[in-house]
Amino acid sequence: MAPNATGPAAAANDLLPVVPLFGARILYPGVVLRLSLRDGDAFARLDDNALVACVPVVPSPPPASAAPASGDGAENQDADAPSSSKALVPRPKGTHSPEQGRQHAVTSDQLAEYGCLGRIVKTVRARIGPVHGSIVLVEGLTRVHVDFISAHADPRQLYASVSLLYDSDIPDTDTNLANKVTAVRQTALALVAHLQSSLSASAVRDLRALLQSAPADQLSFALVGLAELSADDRITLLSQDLPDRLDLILTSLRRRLDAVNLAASIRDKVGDTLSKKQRELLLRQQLEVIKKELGELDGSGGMNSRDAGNDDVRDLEQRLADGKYPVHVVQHVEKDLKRAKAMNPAMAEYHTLLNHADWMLSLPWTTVSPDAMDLGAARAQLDADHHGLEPVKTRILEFLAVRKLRDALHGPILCLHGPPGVGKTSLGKSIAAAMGRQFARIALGGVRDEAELRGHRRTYVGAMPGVVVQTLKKAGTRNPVILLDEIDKLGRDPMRGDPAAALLEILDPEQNAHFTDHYLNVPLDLSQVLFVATCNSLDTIPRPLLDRMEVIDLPGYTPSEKTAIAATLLAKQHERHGLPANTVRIDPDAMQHLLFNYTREAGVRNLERSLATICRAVAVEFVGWRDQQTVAIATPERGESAKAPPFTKTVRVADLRDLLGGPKYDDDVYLRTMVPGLAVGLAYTGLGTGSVLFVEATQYPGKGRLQLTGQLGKVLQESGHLALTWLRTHAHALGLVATASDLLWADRDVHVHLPAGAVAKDGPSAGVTLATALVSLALGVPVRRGVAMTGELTLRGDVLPVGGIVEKALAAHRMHLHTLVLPERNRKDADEIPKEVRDELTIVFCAHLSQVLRVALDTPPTLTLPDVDVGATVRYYAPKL
Ligand SMILES: Nc1ncnc2c1ncn2[C@@H]1O[C@H](COP(=O)(O)OP(=O)(O)OP(=O)(O)O)[C@@H](O)[C@H]1O
Repeated sequence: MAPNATGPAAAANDLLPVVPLFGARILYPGVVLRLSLRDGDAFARLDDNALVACVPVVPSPPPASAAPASGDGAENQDADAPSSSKALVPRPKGTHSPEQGRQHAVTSDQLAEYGCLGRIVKTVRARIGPVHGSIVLVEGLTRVHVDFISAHADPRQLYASVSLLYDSDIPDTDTNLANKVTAVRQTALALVAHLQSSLSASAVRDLRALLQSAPADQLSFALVGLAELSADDRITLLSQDLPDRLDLILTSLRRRLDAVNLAASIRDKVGDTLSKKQRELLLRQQLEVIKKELGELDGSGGMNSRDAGNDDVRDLEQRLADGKYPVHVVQHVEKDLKRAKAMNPAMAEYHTLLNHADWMLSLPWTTVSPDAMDLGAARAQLDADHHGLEPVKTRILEFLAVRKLRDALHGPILCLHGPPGVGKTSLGKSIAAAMGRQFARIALGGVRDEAELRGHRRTYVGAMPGVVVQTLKKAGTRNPVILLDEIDKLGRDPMRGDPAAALLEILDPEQNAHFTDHYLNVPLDLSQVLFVATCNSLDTIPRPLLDRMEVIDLPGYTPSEKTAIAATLLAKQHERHGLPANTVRIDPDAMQHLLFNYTREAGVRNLERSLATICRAVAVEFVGWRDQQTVAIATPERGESAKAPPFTKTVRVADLRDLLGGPKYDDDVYLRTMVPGLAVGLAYTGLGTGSVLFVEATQYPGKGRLQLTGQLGKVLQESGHLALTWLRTHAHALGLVATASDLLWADRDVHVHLPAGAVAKDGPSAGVTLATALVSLALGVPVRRGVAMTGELTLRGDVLPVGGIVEKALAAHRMHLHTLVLPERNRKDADEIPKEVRDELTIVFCAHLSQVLRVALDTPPTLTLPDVDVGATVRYYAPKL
């Protein structure tokens, strides 16, 4: 076909990049088209304002087998094509669907002869389906004839030499042409009037305005959607001059108008007999047309973005077809996609629907990892990962054994309870490895909103599934081991639902087979998931939640356990720092020094950090040594042996200061307990660790008042008052006042302080320590060095049991204290203290404060209390005293 004869034809000076356009997405003058280009597509990166030739790809001929024996087959098309458009790049075998065209090079003979000169208005980086790419807006400038196409080094990129085609102004004398323009406008207006019941008022207004204002030469282009032009006609339109274009669009508009009239008359006739489904179909078809039209007319390329959007829908449909999903999931996704298809992609809800479908298809509905239930291998795995922890490992193996016997067992949920760094998280990982399952972790610390666990309803802006669903997606199987980390730090906000309630459902085997995430809104089976929780403290876990779990205590490690673990950790650090095995050795004295003066902790986290610091420092020395070796080997005349012994570094006590800085802890417990009025207590912190607590008491002239400082909670303050009351009550028996009616410190004030002042403290277990400090002050007798105590005190001087005995004993042992005063009723708990620690401590059980004083004070008071037989009731666990 010759270039347009009615307008001036001008050849563009330069070769223009060709943007091939597939299907119905065609650029016309006056229209803005939105293109989705994936990274890797030809021209994925086009500069703003660049000129391009947008040329439609001619729909593929039928496959060879279906083609006529002779005539217009693919070969003949090639033969008929102008010589300039011969394939200059190899043509891939087979036919081209739009999708294929994306991935393979488009050949010049697949391109139409006419296209449109486009200018890049804007390029925005975006996600195109699953990959990165760009959204490019191209503005159509004028029609072009493609004169010549040449290939580029990249076979996917074609360049074209084009002639620009302009329409001449309609001369006043050409009434025929003016009449055609009027006829097109009127027919289109009539069509809009017929369709207006299914259009919004603003859409009708916009359409009418456009019909009145669109210039004659762009009118037909603006109406391709309304006229429902076929794919071939849309391409033909680019090659036609103005009168032919007007004829083509007028014919199509009239055909559509007739169809709409016919549909209306059928509808009238059939009336109410139309079934609901038919009505829906009809409405959807109408909606489709209207939206196509709107997309094209609003200039944002809505129609084309719809095509781009359809790609996403197609991707999801493909995933749905390829994957294995339960019926209810398939139904849900199909519903989502059906609704999305009927929508303009510019609508927010469109993306909501696709996101939802994407989430549904990403979850492991049917993928399970087979359980490797070899108990021997499980034991080996646990032993390889963790030194010691015998009771914990035994419990885990029992758990696995029962699970092996009863596959569908709704077993208890294990809760690993202990201070930081004792290996709770890594035990969770070992359990997963031992069972051959995937491992995933949910950090519950600070989760205050139920929706964080259960997701937001889809109606919320930016709604997402909850962490449970997200974690399951990450795990990729429906039976992973999920670690609910720090379950004791679960927050609570009365305004935002109770996350503990959601957790209750998640952990309840009766309910979790039908767990419903608000976002997904379909039941999700969590019954195959093995949940393992961790916590530092049991006090803050809501009771119903705690009842649902079986608590396994990890109270902390003894020095010998830590020394053994250090060997594993050191080997790990060698690997992490690229050091050959056994390069760093730690002398046993240095290890003890490291444990006592640098990392006095229940777990081994700081120990691991210190070992990492040591390895880093040694790595510097090692690199220097290795470089020297290389030089020595290269220059043997210097006399060094080519085979030097391997580099090793033994860390001794004296090296620790250089490697780690000064000690972080010292023997302050001993230094601080040399004066009367100072006692050492044992506390159990919210982190699940035992620690040493000092009580300082002093007195000065005043009015008999008691002052308590050190950020003490209400219970602790009351314990202080109680201790003073006991002392005053028994002041006469202790020989502190002359007669029973005299008040001790009537003209003095007493100040009791518990360092560290910045740390809040509370609880009743410091009662005996407070009383001991006050008695020591009143008698002027210091508390024995190395003695620590714990126990609640009653007004009568009885000592009541307290919690965290094992942790407190480990803390006392860490601080090198030798005697532990415990409540008599905690005797059973002392059996839990590791033997190694028990053997090195003297543990005294007391039922009454008078017994405590007798053990604790350097010079025990000559106390004769009528109701207590001191000698008979003081019992020693390991009587070394
Ligand atoms: N018994 C052990 N044997 C070998 N390594 C251990 C042992 N216990 C702990 N570790 C190591 O100590 C480090 C800290 O452990 P982990 O992070 O599991 O502690 P945690 O108890 O989960 O602490 P947190 O409460 O702070 O989360 C890990 O590198 C772990 O492998």
